[in-house]
Amino acid sequence: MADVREREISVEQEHLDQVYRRLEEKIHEAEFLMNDAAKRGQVGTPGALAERDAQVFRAGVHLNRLNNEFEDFLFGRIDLLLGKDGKKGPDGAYTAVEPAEGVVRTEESGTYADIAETLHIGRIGVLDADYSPLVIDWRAPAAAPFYRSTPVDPGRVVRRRVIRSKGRKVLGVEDDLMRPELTAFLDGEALPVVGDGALMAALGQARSHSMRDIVASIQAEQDLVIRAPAASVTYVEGGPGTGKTAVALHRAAYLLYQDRRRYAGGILIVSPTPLLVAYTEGVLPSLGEEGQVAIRAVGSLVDGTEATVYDSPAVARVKGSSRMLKVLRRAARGALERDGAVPAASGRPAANTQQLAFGEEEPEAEAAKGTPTRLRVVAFGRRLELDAGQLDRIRQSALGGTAPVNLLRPRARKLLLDALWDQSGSAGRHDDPELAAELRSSFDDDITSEDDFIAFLDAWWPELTPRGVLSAMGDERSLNRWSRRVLNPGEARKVARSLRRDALSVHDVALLDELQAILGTPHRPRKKKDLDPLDLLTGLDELMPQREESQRERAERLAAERTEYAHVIVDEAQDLTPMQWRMVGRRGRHATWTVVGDPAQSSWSSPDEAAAARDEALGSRPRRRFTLTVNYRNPAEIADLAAKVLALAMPGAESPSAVRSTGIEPRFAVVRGGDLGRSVRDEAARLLERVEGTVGVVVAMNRREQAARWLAGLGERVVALGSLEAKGLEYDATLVVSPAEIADESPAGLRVLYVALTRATQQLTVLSGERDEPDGEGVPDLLRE
Ligand SMILES: Nc1ncnc2c1ncn2[C@@H]1O[C@H](COP(=O)(O)OP(=O)(O)OP(=O)(O)O)[C@@H](O)[C@H]1O
Repeated sequence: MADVREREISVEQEHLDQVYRRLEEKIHEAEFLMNDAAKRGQVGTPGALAERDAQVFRAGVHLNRLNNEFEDFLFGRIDLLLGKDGKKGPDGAYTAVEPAEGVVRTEESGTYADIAETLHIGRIGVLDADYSPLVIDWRAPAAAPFYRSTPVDPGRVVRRRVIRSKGRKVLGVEDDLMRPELTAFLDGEALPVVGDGALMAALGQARSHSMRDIVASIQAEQDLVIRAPAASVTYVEGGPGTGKTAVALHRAAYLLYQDRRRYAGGILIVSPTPLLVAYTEGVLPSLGEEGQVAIRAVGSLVDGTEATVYDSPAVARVKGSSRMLKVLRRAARGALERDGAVPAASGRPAANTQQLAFGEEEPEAEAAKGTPTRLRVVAFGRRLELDAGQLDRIRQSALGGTAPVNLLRPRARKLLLDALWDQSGSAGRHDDPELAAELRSSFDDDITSEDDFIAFLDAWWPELTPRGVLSAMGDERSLNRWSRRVLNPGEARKVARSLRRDALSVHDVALLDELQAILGTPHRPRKKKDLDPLDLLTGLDELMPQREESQRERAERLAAERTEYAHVIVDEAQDLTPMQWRMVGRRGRHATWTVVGDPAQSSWSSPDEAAAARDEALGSRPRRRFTLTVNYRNPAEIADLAAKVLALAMPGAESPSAVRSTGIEPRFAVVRGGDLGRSVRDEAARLLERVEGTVGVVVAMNRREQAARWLAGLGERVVALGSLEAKGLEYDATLVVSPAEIADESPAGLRVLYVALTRATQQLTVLSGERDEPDGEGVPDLLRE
């Protein structure tokens, strides 16, 4: 057996050597073409030159990747029977999925067939000089049978092989037979079989703080999702550990491969926390994709914000609810009238507050108040004045309708001028319409060039910013007014208090985004670029042609300016609040979508409301539904324990079936000597000794900082996490501290506990305090039969 393994490794080594030789050849070829063309000064069309350039570039990138980044550039192989038709696809492989009739010979001694085609699967495709495929890109149609074929439905595949390699060296091979009853011959010899499958080996490996791709072991039900056509909405549900996040990331890579031009519009992946972003961000580059995909935490979707603060569950519930929409709309209009707080944009805040009296001798008291209540100007030598009542009527009339508040300023300005014009009595002075228009225009000029008028307008109709309005909502009296009959006074008080904090919370970000839509961005004429004084002197600027933006600069600029995407992938979709769905929805108005989630893990207290908001964001687009059913993360011992909480959190919901078992039961520990910190530290240290990789310590949100201190000095393999931060992550071992505390944190507490209990790939310890009412074995009340 060892001999067979060694021999098969050397067979694959030969193939890998050939692939590298071919790539080096391609680089030389392309370089030679370039140099040669340049030497002869005859480069053909600029397009041809660019094409050669691109060839060298692509080949260089490939080789570089192969040498430096990929542990396993070449990872798979399938040996296939002859196909039904003899057609070849663009990658040089036969396209038929089913075998031709008569290829399997049945004799008395058994069934026999010959292998007609062997394909190697890798992260990128490589063709030989004669266009035969040396490596097929994993996303190409010809590679699909590598993932789809099963012993129940083998198609043409006889043997499926996973190859493990590092750099240029093949380290191992593992085979699965799809037609175990068949004796197949390759080049006249019986097909050898090595090992017992690669999936288990991958699942048992120690975890680090970054997620690995699963390209070598994607399972059939996952592959269906990854390759689903990108029409409308692909909707995926599955329990913990079923590979939803992994599938979402591989799908992004697949979509780009399949239609790069279409997805040049960008793919957005929305993730629940910055921790999960950091955990998953290396997967796409390992699949050969960078740049086109943005992975953003839901608290960082608005440019320039990175919210990591969490509101208390009661506040989060209000801020996430669609009731906030009405409150924000009122606040955006109400914030124009200020009681002293100045939510103006850049504007001139100091001038605004000091120059509130627009006219000469306004009393000081008036100046300190906020919104000016009187406008005095001099036009055509006459003193004109609008009082509080008139100003208010003008404001109300300008605000009519639902147009963005910041875009209404020109309208308000026009209404002010109309009112002053009426008062001036100049309207009837000319019968001739042309002269009348001229007079009016010089009247307007007269007023609008006055510093007093400009300052008045800035103070009376300031340009509002989302941040400004949000901080104005921190004033309890104002918020009470704006939220009347929408929030109860208790809710308004809590929300106002949370908004007086300096840092933005994750839920505030969706409010900011909504406010941006409500307020609008006023059109500003583009600033002329500052000219170099030397250019002005010599007039050079006029003569020099403007430098064209390069292709790359343009791509970078567009990416930075991008507010909408061609495809939006929402991970942990069950957690998006209605307000967050609105925010994400704005980024994919014309997009196709992939939405993955698990209702049983929802930390949002009103799932029905969130579902309604999701439906609104996704509109009437048809949905294609998929369910993932196998838990690849947790061993059965841990999955069984978590299932007890699932039964409480969502009676009747089904747990995914665990694919492996370790024989190690979860450990139940109790706090010793009333010292929680010490017990947490001891149990974490114990787990660190038992696993090679990472240990996650999950505590209730309000113990986050405390827990980090308890673990100080234990090294980088262990991290402390608040219950909500554990979402989507995984560790070799986890320590769940006080299930009762986590469950009591919010109305969704039991579902959050279910998340916490399903993070470990190998070992789980549950530590109980008094509140958990542990029995004699240390099993907390919540986890007993
Ligand atoms: N086909 C596969 N081959 C190897 N590993 C896999 C496969 N599918 C999933 N896994 C592994 O299982 C673990 C769970 O995957 P993932 O995090 O994508 O699950 P999830 O459904 O998003 O879980 P949760 O809902 O709990 O966040 C990961 O370590 C992933 O690499």
